[in-house]
Amino acid sequence: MKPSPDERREARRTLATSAYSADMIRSLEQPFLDDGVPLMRIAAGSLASVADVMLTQAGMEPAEARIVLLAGAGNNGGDGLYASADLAGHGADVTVVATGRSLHQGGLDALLRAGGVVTALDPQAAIPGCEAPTGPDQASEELDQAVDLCRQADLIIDAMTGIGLKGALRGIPAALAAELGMESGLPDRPAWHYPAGQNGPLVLAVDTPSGVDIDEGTLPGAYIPADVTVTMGAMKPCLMLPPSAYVCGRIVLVDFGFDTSALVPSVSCMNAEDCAGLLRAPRVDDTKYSRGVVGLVTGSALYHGAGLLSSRAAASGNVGMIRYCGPEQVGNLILQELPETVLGRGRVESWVLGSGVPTRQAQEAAGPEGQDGQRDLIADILNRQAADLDEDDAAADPPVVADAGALDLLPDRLGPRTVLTPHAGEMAALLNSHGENVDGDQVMAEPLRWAVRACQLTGATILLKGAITLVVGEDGTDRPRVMTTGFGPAWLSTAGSGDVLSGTIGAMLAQNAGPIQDDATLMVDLTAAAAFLHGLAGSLASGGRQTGWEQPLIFDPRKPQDFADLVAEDNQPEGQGVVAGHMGQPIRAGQVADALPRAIGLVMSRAEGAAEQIDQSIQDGDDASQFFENSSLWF
Ligand SMILES: NC(=O)C1=CN([C@@H]2O[C@H](COP(=O)(O)OP(=O)(O)OC[C@H]3O[C@@H](n4cnc5c(N)ncnc54)[C@H](O)[C@@H]3O)[C@@H](O)[C@H]2O)[C@@H](O)CC1
Ligand SMILES: [K+]
Repeated sequence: MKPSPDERREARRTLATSAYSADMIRSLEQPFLDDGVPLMRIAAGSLASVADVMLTQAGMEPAEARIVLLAGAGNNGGDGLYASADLAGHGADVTVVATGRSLHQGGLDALLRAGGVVTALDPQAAIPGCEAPTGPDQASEELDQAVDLCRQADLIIDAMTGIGLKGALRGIPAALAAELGMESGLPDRPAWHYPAGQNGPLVLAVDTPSGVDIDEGTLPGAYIPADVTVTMGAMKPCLMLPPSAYVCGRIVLVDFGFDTSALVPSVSCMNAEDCAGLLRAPRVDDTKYSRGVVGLVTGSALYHGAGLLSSRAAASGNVGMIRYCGPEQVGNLILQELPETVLGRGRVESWVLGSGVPTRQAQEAAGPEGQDGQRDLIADILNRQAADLDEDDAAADPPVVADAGALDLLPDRLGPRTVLTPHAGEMAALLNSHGENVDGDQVMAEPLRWAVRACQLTGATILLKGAITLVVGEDGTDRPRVMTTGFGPAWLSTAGSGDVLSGTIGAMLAQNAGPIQDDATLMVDLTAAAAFLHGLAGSLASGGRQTGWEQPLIFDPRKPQDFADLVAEDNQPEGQGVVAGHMGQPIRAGQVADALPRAIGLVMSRAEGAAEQIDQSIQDGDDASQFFENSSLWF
């Protein structure tokens, strides 16, 4: 039976927001290969179509383009060879640089038939019809020539390694990547997508950029950042996780029709529809109490503003009420801006702790001025969480968000109903207090590894902030649940943004108090949903389309023309190429909190099928319009 439009939309959403490990990808491919489905040819056709679109959008004539294919010895090279054969068949000038000792035979035959030429860089290469360098001197000369050739090309197709990469690139692929791409670290360029190929050849990565670690999402050595990555069949973790996802450019997913229903993804990405399902709709019999109450122990005698910002976000986050606990002068400040606030303790459905509260060290350094009781209250609430666990009654007390100054007050053991929201430096301190030896830079370089480790060591749900934010926690299985959200502009890295985030998470938890009591695995989704809303609010406030991560465009190999149309639509306002976007304007944290109700309203009304309303507000020139007009937020 043909799937309904809703089923198709759902399948595409799963495809775009779920990443599977290299092993799982192979298990998904296998039944197709067993049935003789020519996946490689389909992959290659899709690659050639995307290459065509990239060149055309950059103002070039594909039939006259100079294309260099960097081809490894594996099937990733095979994909590239067949694609290049297609492009050469249409007139492009194609040179293949073989980076291994052999090439995929079928791909090579096709390429040669289409008039492509092959250069081998490895003296031990045995490639029919192609001479290998005779010694190290000639090999190094050939390597230099290949680098020059690449630099002068219109398009580089990077097919050195895909899911078969083991460890960091070595040998010739490493040398090429170091010359043409990066030896380590991230490229020094703005977060917003710039027009592809502006400062050199366009780069199209086959399946994954060569050199990124597929399952961990790290950059273990040299790699080539891509303008566009065309990935086959399903998303891989490296295309969603920081830092590797930052170097994939625009992602295009070729839909082979894999059946992923039996697999739990390694990484999932929070998205508008799932977020909508986690927001509690107000009911006719609601009271301010039934909609959830957030308690905040944030702000301090030393830092007043964080108390206000976290309160502002919590009060704007779809709850019935907030209670603020803290120094009188901060309470007064909050009341001036948020007269709805109730001061002092009482029944709450979630706690937000520690934003704007000094660490022990900072408080000691401040002397008597820093003494305000906030840390004692936080320690008390956190210790109750630990006691609940000891008494086997984990849900006895409300869930907690522990930020900043709460992070050095954690008891030894916490449960998933406590969310920790460290930045990289705080994460390193947290890990070190549990016996690891790591600094903030190492956390940034291997965020998944360290977030998983922090989750194992503390038992808590971990949110690690970044342009792509990572959430790791309990999944009820032997593997952790890993979610990302890269939705939101890099403008969000501004003072107070974290305070707004902690308040937003608190609101998300309070409105879901009941479901959380029954199911702690919801904590990851709710935390990621709050981060998603925080990003969306940032986008609305900044009026731009720039995001840390964008959902892949889906390429249906049976309908290549649809893709060309999709891309044309995707880029209409700027017309600057597949990865064009526009940057919006700088924002302050308070503006993010103030945009939160609008973000929530948009997400909720869309879920109820009120698409027309949003479209109308776009046409009416509402300031959300630019953002939604061409966003791939919805499916
Ligand atoms: N099996 C199939 O028919 C399909 C395969 N596909 C493609 O095949 C790829 C996987 O192919 P393979 O399993 O052959 O693996 P790859 O082609 O991804 O990688 C294997 C090659 O990489 C080299 N290599 C591995 N680690 C290296 C390192 N550290 N430094 C330098 N070189 C290194 C190996 O020597 C070998 O030449 C996918 O990424 C995808 O592009 C897709 O086309 C889907 C269909
Ligand atoms: K590749």
